[in-house]
Order: sequence, then C-alpha cells, then structure tokens
Amino acid sequence: MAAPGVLLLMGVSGSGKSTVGALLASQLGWKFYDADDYHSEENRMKMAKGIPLNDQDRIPWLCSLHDILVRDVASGQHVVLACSALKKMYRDILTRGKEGAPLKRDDSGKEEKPAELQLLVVHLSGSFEVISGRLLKRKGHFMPPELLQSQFDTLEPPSAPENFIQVSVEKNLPEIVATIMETLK
Ligand SMILES: Nc1ncnc2c1ncn2[C@@H]1O[C@H](COP(=O)(O)OP(=O)(O)O)[C@@H](O)[C@H]1O
Ligand SMILES: O=C(O)[C@H](O)[C@@H](O)[C@H](O)[C@H](O)COP(=O)(O)O
Repeated sequence: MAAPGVLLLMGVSGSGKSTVGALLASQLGWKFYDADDYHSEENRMKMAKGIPLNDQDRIPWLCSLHDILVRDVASGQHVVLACSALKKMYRDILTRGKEGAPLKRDDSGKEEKPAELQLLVVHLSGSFEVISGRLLKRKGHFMPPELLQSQFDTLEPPSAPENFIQVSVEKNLPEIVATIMETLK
C-alpha cells in the first residue's frame, strides 16, 4: 500500500502502543510521538487518581495532536503516533480536527475544508486478562491498572470504512512489527 502520512497505533492502556510504536518508528525512520506525553497536567492527575478521562478531557488533547500531525505531514514527514484513540470520534478528530468545527473561510469568504490526514490505523487488540497481566507488571507509569476496565468499556474497535488492521497483542514484539511492516509494503 502507499505509505500513509500517519500510522496510528491505538488500543487500551497496556496494549503495547508505546513499545511497538518506538520500535516501528525506528525501523521505518519515521518520527514517533507518544500521545501520553501530550496530556495536560489535569488529565494526568485525574488518571493518577483513578478517574477515567471523558470526552471533554480528551478532545483538546486530540485536537493538539491533530495540529502536530498536520504540521509534520505538510513538511513531508511520515509519523508513527501511539495514542489510545479509543472511540471512532477520537480517530476522526486526529484525522480532521475538532468534529463539527465551523469550516474556516479564506480571504475571499470561500469555505476551506479542514486539513484531512491519511491514516493507517493499527489496533493492538487483546483480552482483558492478557493486558491487565502486563499492566500489573509495568513499573513507573502514571496510569493505574484499575482504569483498564473503563478503557475496554470505552473502546470502539475500528471498522470499515476506516483504513485499519487489527494485530493481536499475543504475538511477540518482532512478529507485531513484521506484520505491520508487511501491510506497508
Ligand atoms: N507483544 C508484547 N508481548 C509482551 N509484552 C509486551 C508486548 N507489548 C507490550 N508489552 C509489554 O507490556 C507493557 C505495556 O506496554 P506499553 O507499550 O507500555 O503499552 P501502552 O503504551 O499501550 O500502554 C510493557 O511492559 C511492555 O513491555
Ligand atoms: O484516552 C485515555 O484515557 C488515555 O490516553 C489513556 O488511554 C492512556 O492509555 C493513558 O494515557 C495511559 O497511558 P498508557 O496507554 O501508556 O497506559
């Protein structure tokens, strides 16, 4: 397939987004962003207290990630983004910016379409049991494992017409990376 501007690694907390994303970006020579690094202090504190984020907490975060992606892709950069992106609406915001935002007008008053990115969505998918087992072993991370059930409750797996593949988290890391690289050929 033609290389997308952005490869989005999505999934619940602990599905391997950060680990797979860093490996993949380094193999591809693409830029890597971990969306966790872009949460506001308020969002981090909320999650650390064991309170799941809601749409209002996530929308500004997703909009700022969209802006970063647009800037990079416009400069010819290919990007790997690790981001939970649990709902279809969240992936739409990453692709097109804030949903329902009024169309911008240029100087002549003509409406401009918002910048739309070409995304390949890679859903790292697995059972609650396997992923919670990994989270319980993970050290030094602000996300408490107790929030995992809310992540599964919020998850809307990608479906047509989204441009996506689903990869099992039960594969080992080299297999996951190889499967994604194969899709990009
Ligand atoms: N395919 C895999 N097989 C075994 N362990 C994995 C795999 N993917 C990730 N891990 C481990 O699971 C934990 C969660 O992975 P991480 O990349 O932090 O997930 P996320 O960024 O989605 O929260 C880490 O300790 C990581 O080393
Ligand atoms: O949308 C969200 O609720 C958060 O982005 C969440 O999904 C994310 O998982 C945390 O930032 C924890 O980070 P990890 O995904 O690395 O556990």
